[in-house]
Amino acid sequence: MPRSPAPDRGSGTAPGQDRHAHEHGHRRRHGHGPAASWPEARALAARSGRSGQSGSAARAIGIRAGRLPLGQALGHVLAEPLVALTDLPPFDTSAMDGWVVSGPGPWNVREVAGAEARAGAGSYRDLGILAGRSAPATLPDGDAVRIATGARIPADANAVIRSEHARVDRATGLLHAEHQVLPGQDIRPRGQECRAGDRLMPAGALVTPAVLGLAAAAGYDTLVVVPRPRVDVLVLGDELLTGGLPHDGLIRDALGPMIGPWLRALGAEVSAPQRLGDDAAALRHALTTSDADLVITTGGTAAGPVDHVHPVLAEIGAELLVDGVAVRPGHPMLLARLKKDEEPVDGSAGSRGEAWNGGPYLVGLPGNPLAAVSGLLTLAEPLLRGLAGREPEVPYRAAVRDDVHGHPHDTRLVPVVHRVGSTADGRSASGYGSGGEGIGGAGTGGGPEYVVPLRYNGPAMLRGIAAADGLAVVPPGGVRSGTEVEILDLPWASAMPWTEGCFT
Ligand SMILES: Nc1nc2c(c(=O)[nH]1)N[C@H]1C(S)=C(S)[C@@H](COP(=O)(O)OP(=O)(O)OC[C@H]3O[C@@H](n4cnc5c(N)ncnc54)[C@H](O)[C@@H]3O)O[C@H]1N2
Ligand code: MOO
Repeated sequence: MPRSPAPDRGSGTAPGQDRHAHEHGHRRRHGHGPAASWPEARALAARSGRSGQSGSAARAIGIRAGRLPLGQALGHVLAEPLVALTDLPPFDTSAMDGWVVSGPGPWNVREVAGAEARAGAGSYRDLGILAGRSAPATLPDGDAVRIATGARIPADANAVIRSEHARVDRATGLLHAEHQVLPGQDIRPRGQECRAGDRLMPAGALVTPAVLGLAAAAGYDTLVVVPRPRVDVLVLGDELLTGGLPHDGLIRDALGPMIGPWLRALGAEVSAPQRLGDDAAALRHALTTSDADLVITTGGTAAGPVDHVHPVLAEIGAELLVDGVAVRPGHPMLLARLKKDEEPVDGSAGSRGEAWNGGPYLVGLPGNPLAAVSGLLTLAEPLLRGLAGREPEVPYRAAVRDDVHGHPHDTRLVPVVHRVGSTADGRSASGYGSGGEGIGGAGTGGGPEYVVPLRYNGPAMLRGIAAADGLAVVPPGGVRSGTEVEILDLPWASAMPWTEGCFT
């Protein structure tokens, strides 16, 4: 699949541009400075994360990073390369249950002293060399011994014959192979996978379940990891209910239940959402007392009478790094750096207990739920990736099945679902009608992957994104069917196994 670091900017204008977009104005939101372009905003968030990470890593090494037992390291990022502490396999090992033989056959069957088991009716059967047990030091030419998968191969042996490929002649007691025996067959030689000292994973790699398994196999009890960034979530809005049905102008808080798990899926350690209503003093208190690496607010980013985010940030002297982004939905999103704690008079470390060259970052997500998702992926995701010590995501592109309307000046993020079809534009793939409903059966065939734009993609809607597996980055002006656009993946796959319990 073609990959490009930059979103598509030159793909022409699709029919039926979003006329409503003009009503919002562009580049400049009322009351605040010029909006950053979407690529600029993401790049700035990523840079901020990486620069914050040097502080974070420094803190980590002094305070939190250190070593974690394997059982606690899932979802962290390796602070050091994973270097094999042993050869793998650590010794020549049998890949099959069968016979280990030396020299050409037929072979004399030898028994392993003490390795017999009762086989019923008072008779005993030789178990041969078992995994985890010692093996005879040598196997003389012309001899064969039973061996189990994973057992050590005696020196001088030259092959393993699977039990189903050999038979013992009862009359002579000799072992005969039923197929040609090749030297080394079904023996995993020591060091086949790695030698002690080989680099198995780079620093910056995410500790997945597979990495935990590899680390254990390679001799690790603990891993040196970058701590997960800690995030506080502040949910603003007096109109929000935490249970039951909407009533009397009140609505359910859709962001409190969504943002924490989403951030955890991105590798963060997230505190329970604090619901602050539309209370400027409560917001100020929460921002000035947070000891997280990142504070996320939802709502209150616009210029309404109870939109307190900008005024409070100004009051507490925060530095606005991004104030509005030319993206739909989500254009009022912002990124700021809060002021650091005052240095204690005695010159000792601050409340975080270490040298700290700035306060937490703040990402202000707009209150409209899909606009909040847009802010999460535009600003919080690259920032967190940097803070966690992870490599920047490699962007990828896919063709859109349908024309996608564009905003005249701003990037659009549109929920999509991936499909594989039998033609480049996917129109002949089964299971889809036109119109982008796209929640039906899967396309079949071995054709190229494409994405189907989903409906219900308005700023206040979650119905499209709930059915999506990605967000298409639609450049200003829109794109025609078949155009390749950048796709932002949704982290569901990695989110699934790492639910709250595993992360806390
Ligand atoms: N005069 C202008 N008004 C607005 C503009 C603008 O440019 N000029 N931008 C609009 C856009 S676009 C967005 S997005 C919103 C952003 O508003 P806020 O971040 O201040 O968010 P609120 O006003 O608090 O809420 C907006 C909307 O979302 C609902 N909401 C808020 N929080 C939640 C939640 N946790 N769960 C579910 N729904 C939530 C809230 O009830 C409002 O309906 O501003 C526009 N206005
Ligand atoms: O259009 Mo507003 O930017 O997010 O919903």
